[in-house]
Amino acid sequence: MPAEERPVTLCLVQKLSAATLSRAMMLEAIRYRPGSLQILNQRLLPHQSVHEEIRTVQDAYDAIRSMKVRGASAIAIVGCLSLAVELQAGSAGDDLLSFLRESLAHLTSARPTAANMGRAARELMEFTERESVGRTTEQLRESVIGWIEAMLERDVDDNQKMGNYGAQHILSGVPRDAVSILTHANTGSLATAGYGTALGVARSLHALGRLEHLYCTETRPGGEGARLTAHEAAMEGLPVTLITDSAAALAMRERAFTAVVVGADRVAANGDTAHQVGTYQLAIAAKYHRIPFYVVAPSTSCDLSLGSGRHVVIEERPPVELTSISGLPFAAPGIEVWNPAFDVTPHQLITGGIITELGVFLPSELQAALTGRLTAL
Ligand SMILES: CSC[C@H]1O[C@H](OP(=O)(O)O)[C@H](O)[C@@H]1O
Repeated sequence: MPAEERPVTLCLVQKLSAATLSRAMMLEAIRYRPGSLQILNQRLLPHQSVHEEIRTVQDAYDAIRSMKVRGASAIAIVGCLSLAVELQAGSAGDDLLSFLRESLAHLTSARPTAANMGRAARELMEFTERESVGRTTEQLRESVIGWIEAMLERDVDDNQKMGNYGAQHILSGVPRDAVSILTHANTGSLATAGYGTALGVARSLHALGRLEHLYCTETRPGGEGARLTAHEAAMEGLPVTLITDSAAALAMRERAFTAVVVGADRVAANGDTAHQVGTYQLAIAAKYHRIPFYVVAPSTSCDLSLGSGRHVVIEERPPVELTSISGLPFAAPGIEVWNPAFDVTPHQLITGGIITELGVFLPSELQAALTGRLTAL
């Protein structure tokens, strides 16, 4: 049943078992308690699990820039938590507004494509300016830390809602069967505060006993699929198969996918979506094979100030990330390289819908949904 004929319904959000949720939290990208922040160095996964201390804003910037921590949601959360750690250590000084403004600008500059860090920076500054009226520096410091810490819980809550909305929407098209889905890049617990976005939909399908199979692309050049998604899924016992990026169109023809489900780094007002490079060609192949294509995006990844994806800044990563694998030279020495980390999928190719924490919407409904003018049925 094509997406445009399927009712966009508010699905029953079913509480996942504690066991399922605790398994999903097994790979914690972020370990935080007041005064202490550690990140899982994702450049070393899956063969080494090493947590590293983040004591300053600069530590966070360096970890984000080098992709030790990555994922639109995780970048914003780690960036903001590094502010909390500095505030708790008393190293921020008494001019909190200046400290926050300069630190947030620096953190936002680490990687330009994902929306979450820039959005969190704007919202945190607006909050702080409001809160600064009539409060002592100590009171303001505590308010700011509370706002930042709330990001962790909100992200996991949003991800669980999206997982369930997405699972129910996909199942609404195949009421009796289990489903097979294809995903790209890493959108799991390693890219968020926990549970994940697109991978969260796979988790919810699995928790409902309705995930026949998950296929993940290797996602060159960084291998986020092969190194991270395959690792997360295998650790939790999801039925998962790794394929090369190049085999994706063939797999769509041979493996009868129910849906292609991917994450998002920045979603424009018309639904155009920036995501890991390779997503655009998956959407083209899905359209050809008439497989519903879903984007999973919390409102924190949406940027309504952009009318379309035409103006999304696409980050280009260092050539060495393409010409070497695990530090070993792979390509012809000295070869010219173009290494965009993201591409933009036009909203016309997002045929299944955009799965948000508010429900599942067609791209044309997104702006109304995010501004409260439309609620899922
Ligand atoms: C909720 S993660 C969204 C998105 O972020 C990742 O990008 P990167 O690994 O380069 O930080 C990837 O595109 C995920 O799908």
